Amino acid sequence: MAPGPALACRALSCQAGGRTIVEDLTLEFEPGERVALMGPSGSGKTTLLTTLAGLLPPAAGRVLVGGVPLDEQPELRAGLALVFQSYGLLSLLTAAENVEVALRAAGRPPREAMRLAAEALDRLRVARFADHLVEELSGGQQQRVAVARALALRPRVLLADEPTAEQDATHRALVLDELLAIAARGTTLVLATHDPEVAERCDRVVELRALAASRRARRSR
Ligand SMILES: Nc1ncnc2c1ncn2[C@@H]1O[C@H](COP(=O)(O)OP(=O)(O)OP(=O)(O)O)[C@@H](O)[C@H]1O
Repeated sequence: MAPGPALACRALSCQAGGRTIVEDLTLEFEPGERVALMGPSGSGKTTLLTTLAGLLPPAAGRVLVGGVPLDEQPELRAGLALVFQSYGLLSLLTAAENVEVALRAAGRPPREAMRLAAEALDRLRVARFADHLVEELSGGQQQRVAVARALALRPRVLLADEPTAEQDATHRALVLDELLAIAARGTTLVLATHDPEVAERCDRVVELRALAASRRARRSR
């Protein structure tokens, strides 16, 4: 395995819609570390996670996976999974197919993909919806399918955007337990959240400030 933190960004700037959202950000995430990414609405958590996942190219700076720049080895993206805030499921596929498709794309043979998908859906208590089209599921159920899909991939780094936001108290605890458990197997976990209880269960909090506030802080250093 390449040396260095599991995931890092150096002097990273991100733009969305032609506007700079995140500027000159340097962070490191160790293997197995559980990090809560917090900050006010609009501070750029989603934009940052999408960039760290390699789905949005940085406006400046770099993302490194195991010390290797992602732009030099784009195949390293295969070790990164993102749970999207709006789930990112294929609505005309069933819950099981959504998880299986991701596993197949990651190179798992069909039978193994079916087994791993069934296991993950069971753990997230959506097994009874395995054969339902995603569009038939509630928001909370869809979110658990999206979490199941990311967990089934056993990624090196799992990035999740407010993964408990749609859950009731029971399912919030379940989702959080399942996410935190994967870190014990070495996966780095970065959870964007507004929930102080989620943050409390992580090893560390990274606070993202709105751009104007972060510029003021840099000037006063
Ligand atoms: N595609 C886009 N086009 C234009 N502006 C965008 C786009 N994506 C994000 N933004 C803007 O970037 C800023 C940061 O958005 P982002 O969703 O990353 O924040 P966030 O911290 O995740 O917010 P929340 O906590 O509400 O989910 C916001 O001002 C938003 O309007």
